[in-house]
Amino acid sequence: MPVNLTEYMDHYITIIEQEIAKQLEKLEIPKPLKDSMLYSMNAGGKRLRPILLIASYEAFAVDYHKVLSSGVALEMIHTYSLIHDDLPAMDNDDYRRGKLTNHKVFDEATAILAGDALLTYSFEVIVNDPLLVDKQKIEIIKLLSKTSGPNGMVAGQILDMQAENSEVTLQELEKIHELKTGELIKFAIYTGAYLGNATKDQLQYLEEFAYYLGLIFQVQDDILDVTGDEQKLGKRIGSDEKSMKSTYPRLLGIDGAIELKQRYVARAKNALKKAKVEDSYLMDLTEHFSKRDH
Ligand SMILES: CC(C)=CCC/C(C)=C/COP(=O)(O)OP(=O)(O)O
Ligand SMILES: C=C(C)CCOP(=O)(O)OP(=O)(O)O
Repeated sequence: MPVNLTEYMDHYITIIEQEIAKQLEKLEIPKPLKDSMLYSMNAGGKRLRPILLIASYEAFAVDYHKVLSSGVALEMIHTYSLIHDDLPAMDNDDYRRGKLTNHKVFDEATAILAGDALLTYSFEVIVNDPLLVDKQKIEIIKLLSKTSGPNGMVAGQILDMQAENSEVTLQELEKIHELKTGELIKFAIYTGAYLGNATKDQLQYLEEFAYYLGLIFQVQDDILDVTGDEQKLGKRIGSDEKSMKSTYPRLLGIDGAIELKQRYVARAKNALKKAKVEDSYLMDLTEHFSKRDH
């Protein structure tokens, strides 16, 4: 059994990637679509969201098999969002995870369709999971569509686009990030705890935890876009500045952004204590999210 966070993450990355391969390999679909889906799913993502989902489940229960389909579905939706985010109509990026972006390798139409396919297939993966009962499937699908759709990530993306070239307040920035990044993190935390049979009170505190963890993740992303190492990040730095994006460093300066991140970390840890899961890997993952260098 893994003993520290690095071993824990490595252990589950292998398991998650095996399940991703299993789910995608069985698709009998036109080759360019399958190749394009496989390309981005295997392009070296850190798998943080499924790891978070498993850690949330393991704060309450044992045997990760029950949350594997939700973790893989979540990674598929996250990957679709990045394929579309990189398109010329959005961020127009050439590199992601150290590799050419999907539309640079395939064509734009195929990249759009690969994103669409990953989004919709994610729901099929949950529906087909024999370890879940119908009630659980409905609850998971309800939350996944809410957090990734027009009340969640998609809303965050359009708010983010609207905020380009304009000054936003800290409150507006937090709202953008809560939706664009935080909602999928909320799905990870909530689904793990729900399937692990957390109490109502615990779910409520974990929702608070997820809110701060989403902000920690994004403030660090913004900081890395200024101070990060392109080699490690696998994408260009300075792209937020170039596209006049609203970011924490732009609003607060680098020191201000770091200071705010520390405040979010303290609040996230406090929420874990209130949920009585401070001994879980969620605590270590909070530190990891705030200190990550890629
Ligand atoms: C519906 C869609 C397309 C959602 C995209 C959501 C998302 C989190 C994009 C990446 O954010 P980013 O642009 O801040 O990060 P990066 O620097 O990695 O592109
Ligand atoms: C939400 C944001 C900031 C996009 C990048 O997310 P990750 O940093 O988790 O991306 P991968 O590891 O999956 O490439």
